Amino acid sequence: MGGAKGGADFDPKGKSDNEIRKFCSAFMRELNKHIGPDTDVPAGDIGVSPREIGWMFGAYRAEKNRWEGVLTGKGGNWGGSLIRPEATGYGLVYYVQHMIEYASGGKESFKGKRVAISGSGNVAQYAALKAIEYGATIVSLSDSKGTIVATGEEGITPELVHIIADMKVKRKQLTELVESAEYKNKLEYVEGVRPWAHVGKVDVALPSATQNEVSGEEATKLIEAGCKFIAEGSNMGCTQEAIDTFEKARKEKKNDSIWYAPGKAANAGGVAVSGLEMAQNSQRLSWTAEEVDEKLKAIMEACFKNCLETAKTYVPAAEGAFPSLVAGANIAGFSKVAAAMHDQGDWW
Ligand SMILES: NC(=O)C1=CN([C@@H]2O[C@H](COP(=O)(O)OP(=O)(O)OC[C@H]3O[C@@H](n4cnc5c(N)ncnc54)[C@H](OP(=O)(O)O)[C@@H]3O)[C@@H](O)[C@H]2O)C=CC1
Ligand SMILES: O=C(O)CCC(=O)C(=O)O
Repeated sequence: MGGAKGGADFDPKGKSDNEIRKFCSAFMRELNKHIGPDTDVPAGDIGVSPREIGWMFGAYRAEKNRWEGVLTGKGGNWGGSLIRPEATGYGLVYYVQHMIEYASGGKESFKGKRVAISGSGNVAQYAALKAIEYGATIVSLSDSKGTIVATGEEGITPELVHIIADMKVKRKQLTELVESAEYKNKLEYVEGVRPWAHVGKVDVALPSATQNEVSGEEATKLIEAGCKFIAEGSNMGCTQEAIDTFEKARKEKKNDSIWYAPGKAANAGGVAVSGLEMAQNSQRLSWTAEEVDEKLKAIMEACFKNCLETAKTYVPAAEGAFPSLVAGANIAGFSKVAAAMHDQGDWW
């Protein structure tokens, strides 16, 4: 929150817990000079789970000798919000649900859809669980070493997602899973690849691992596989070539094409619930999981409608084509910042 984004080139893989803890403390001993609840408020991201947030929060408190909501994704016992761990993945599914409803005139939902997901960390896990709850079949997950593709009709089950979540806390790779007697016949493992060209027929794709994880070639493969919705859980998940491919299809094939949603809108549920965590911290209150989830749903609906209506206003689509959600998101974001700058006298 606050607009800054940063990170570290420290690779936690292969490090002991104590080495990671010491790194987090050292990092915060310097970072604390530059952040604050009304300045920039960092949160977890790739490789940074609630455990690391705890170690950094402890170091911040030791430096400043006061409690303040300076990091989000905090633990529930010391200022965190319920539903923050789930928020990005859940929010992504809520956003796509609106895309599906709009595209089908309210006739369709996630129910019965085949969904390919990349990644197996925080965003991917909760996107998978919410999509399953909504009636979808999850056909893939992946990690930095390769992809698992479900071979049976049932797809990847909630039980399996929970097993993977436990494995990822211990920084294990998906290869270990497919070597197990229980899963080796239920999953195909494809080493060194992302899911997109390996999942067969698919309706929805949710890149949720890392940046540049869908190439132009993979975008074409997804379209050939019948994919109708692609939304980024990851930040900048699609390369520019992939986005160009999706946007070209949207313009040419109209309502029969794939529809692309950029991460800046589709994965905004995470930062939105970080905002709700800050609101609770300021009020010294804790909302229930249901309250936070309802607010998250409302935020994602407003986010979708904002992208849609802004696109309709500024870049009307051809007759029968979906509005461009990427143009809508960019213009809506730009207009808000520009209007605030204007009101505050930054330009005239
Ligand atoms: N967490 C959040 O609230 C938010 C996250 N995001 C974005 O979502 C994406 C995922 O974040 P999150 O789930 O939190 O991160 P995690 O660290 O929990 O999970 C990351 C996943 O991506 C895989 N991965 C990491 N690097 C690569 C790579 N170079 N190639 C292929 N796979 C890779 C990891 O595999 P392995 O296990 O092998 O390391 C892991 O499965 C990121 O782009 C992040 O910026 C966006 C908004 C909010
Ligand atoms: O929760 C936040 O403030 C940021 C979440 C995040 O990593 C992101 O939106 O990219």
